[in-house]
Amino acid sequence: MIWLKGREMTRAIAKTGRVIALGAMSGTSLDGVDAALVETDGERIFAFGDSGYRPYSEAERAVLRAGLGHWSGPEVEAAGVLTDQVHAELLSGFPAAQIVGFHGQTLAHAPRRQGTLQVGDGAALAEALGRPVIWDFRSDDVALGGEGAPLAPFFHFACAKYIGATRPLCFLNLGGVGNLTYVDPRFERPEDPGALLAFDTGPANAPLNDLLQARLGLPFDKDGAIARKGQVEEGALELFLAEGFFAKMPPKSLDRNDFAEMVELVGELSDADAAATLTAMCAAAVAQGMEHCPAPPEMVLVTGGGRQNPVLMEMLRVSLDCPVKPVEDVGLDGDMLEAQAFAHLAVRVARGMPTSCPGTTGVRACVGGGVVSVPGEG
Ligand SMILES: Nc1ncnc2c1ncn2[C@@H]1O[C@H](COP(=O)(O)OP(=O)(O)OP(=O)(O)O)[C@@H](O)[C@H]1O
Ligand SMILES: CC(=O)N[C@H]1[C@@H]2OC[C@@H](O2)[C@@H](O)[C@@H]1O[C@H](C)C(=O)O
Repeated sequence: MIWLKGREMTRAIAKTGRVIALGAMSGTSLDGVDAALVETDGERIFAFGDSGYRPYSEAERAVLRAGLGHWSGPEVEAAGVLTDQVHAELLSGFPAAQIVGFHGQTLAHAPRRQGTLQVGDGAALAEALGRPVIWDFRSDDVALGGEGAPLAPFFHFACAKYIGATRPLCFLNLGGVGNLTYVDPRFERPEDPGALLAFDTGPANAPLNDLLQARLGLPFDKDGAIARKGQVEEGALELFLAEGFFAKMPPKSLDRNDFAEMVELVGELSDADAAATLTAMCAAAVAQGMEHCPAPPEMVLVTGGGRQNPVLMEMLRVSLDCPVKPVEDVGLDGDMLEAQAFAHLAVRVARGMPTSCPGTTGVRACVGGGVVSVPGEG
């Protein structure tokens, strides 16, 4: 659904050139909401601005967890109400924002079956903030035969230009799920065939977080301290890699809980061995994914919480043939890259530019997905 009047008005804002856009992301790790300002025209990044983070409390996380895997019903409604409240609270602290990109919280993702569901009401948020809000970024892509994910790649392309890259490189996001973007910055536009190849690599932190939560009541393996004491169980790793997803050619995407049974593969192991093995699975999935790159990248720039896990980073360095660096090494912010992505994508939607293409989601044609809601039009 497109609110034409809202879209026209928003396009008028975007046409003025540089826009101060605010992006917000509530990721699959369910740790909290990130928000960040980006000055962009949807093509180039001119500057990065302030950012903020609002962690979920244990009780709030439980509400979101209860909604995972559901498409409708009271759990979904409760998760939606919470998503709206927390975003309104965090985003109201950014009065400089001219336009808002609101990802919402993914509860379920099955693009070839039911579709994709991100809860959060952008129309209500537009009213609350008094700003145009772009939201529901993934549905149009899915409707056109795409995976609906990953969507950050069009922003990764702009980042590659921003850092002055001249040769192909990869961005690797290690959140709850992992996703990889191969960028060839020699192309002019992200939608140029060959400029981008992107896909989800496999589970990243989600299974490890889930295991530690269930066994030890810990939200995650801080600095890889538990995995560091353990041994990787090679048999379990082999079984994991035999899963058909890894050999499948891109495009491909995952739901957060698609690999939930991984935890069973390590069920008999000690806490340390189980953590080491789940960490190794994440790294091995990335190494498999790298095989799909059309050419060896100059480096892999790692973003998302997984870059803060030194055990995981060491495993990646051992298994990949190129330098593996946190995005901070090139002056980007790995805690905020996804929130920034949705700021940038919001401006692209407002300007009628594509946000995905066959190389990033497998969509039949380039599409600029997103609903535009403008205050006062609801
Ligand atoms: N110091 C650290 N040591 C180990 N792991 C960490 C550390 N900091 C963050 N993480 C991991 O990163 C996760 C958060 O990552 P991030 O915020 O990128 O996820 P997300 O954005 O919710 O997920 P997605 O990108 O899948 O939507 C944490 O849940 C934890 O597993
Ligand atoms: C359906 C969905 O929300 N997918 C997320 C998830 O988290 C990481 C990976 O799986 C990626 O495909 C995507 O998020 C990022 C921001 C993206 O769309 O690029």
